[in-house]
Amino acid sequence: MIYTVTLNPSIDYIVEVDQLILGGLNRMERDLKLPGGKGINVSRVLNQLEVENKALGFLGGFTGRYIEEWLHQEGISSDFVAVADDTRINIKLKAKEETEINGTGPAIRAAEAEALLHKLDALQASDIVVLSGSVPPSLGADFYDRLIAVCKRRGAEFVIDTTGQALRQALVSRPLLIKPNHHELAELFGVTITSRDEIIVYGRRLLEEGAQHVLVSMAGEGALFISEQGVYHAKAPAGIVKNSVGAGDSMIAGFVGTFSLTGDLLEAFRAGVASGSATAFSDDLASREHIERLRSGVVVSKV
Ligand SMILES: Nc1ncnc2c1ncn2[C@@H]1O[C@H](COP(=O)(O)OP(=O)(O)O)[C@@H](O)[C@H]1O
Ligand SMILES: O=P(O)(O)OC[C@H]1O[C@](O)(COP(=O)(O)O)[C@@H](O)[C@@H]1O
Repeated sequence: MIYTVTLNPSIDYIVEVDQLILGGLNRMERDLKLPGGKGINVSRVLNQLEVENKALGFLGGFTGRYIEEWLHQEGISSDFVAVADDTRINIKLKAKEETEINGTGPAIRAAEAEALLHKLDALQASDIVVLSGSVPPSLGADFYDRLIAVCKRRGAEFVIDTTGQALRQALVSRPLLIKPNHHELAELFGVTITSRDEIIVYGRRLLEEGAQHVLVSMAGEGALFISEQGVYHAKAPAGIVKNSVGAGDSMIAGFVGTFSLTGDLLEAFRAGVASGSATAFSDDLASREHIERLRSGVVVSKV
């Protein structure tokens, strides 16, 4: 079974304006409220791929109810801890350029945090736990360490998709997969990356620090898969980008879902790229049909 953990879910409020006038009145051309937060996105795409999974995390207030209701209607199994404060709303502003404004997240009380840790006590060695996204500040910077400790104690594999020190610290615990995009990779090492060779150098360092597999996504340029077995590249399929929010999460869902079903790393890589691109070419997250349509066209080549 795959569990996704979203410590900081969101309603993604996607707003389109023709031309943004800063300091003036803007009228929306179109708007859309989607359930968001990285683990929730992973669960929604796993559900499209018909891979059994359960979404965990914290949800609160009217925004939390909106997300819970949406997941219920999509038939996604979930077991969120109810928190007193409201789940955040993240703004995704689409004008000529895409601008994102993400909230810091609700206050999580100590008892609520303990309740989530407690839910993971039921993990089994065959499970994979996907830990995704930012940590609400009130939880403390070491909360992922505490979740990882439970995964290790139960013998379950974990995937972690977060940034900075929280990601760095997790590497010694041997995550099954990490998926920084190329900007996040550069940020991790405090460098500027200008070539594919440099991505490979820094990706390999993450293997040395403990990651079992490293996927570096590069938006429209596709992705690199770096592991002990070698380095592979896949070009992104061609298409018209509609909304790339959630492309990275979809890539993780495609990879982990396919790996859990087949144990084949390169098939998983191919499905990851197809899922990320299918989401980038959609208003909402990718559908199963769209992923399937793109999957056969993704060519994986050894670097
Ligand atoms: N503009 C795009 N065109 C085609 N595919 C894309 C595009 N943006 C994202 N993707 C697909 O989604 C994957 C993840 O996207 P990326 O933007 O790198 O991740 P993140 O959302 O984590 O920043 C890419 O590797 C690619 O397969
Ligand atoms: O927890 P964070 O880092 O603030 O990210 C949350 C945001 O990331 C998303 O999950 C999208 O992530 P990706 O585009 O990286 O896949 C949004 O749904 C959400 O608003």
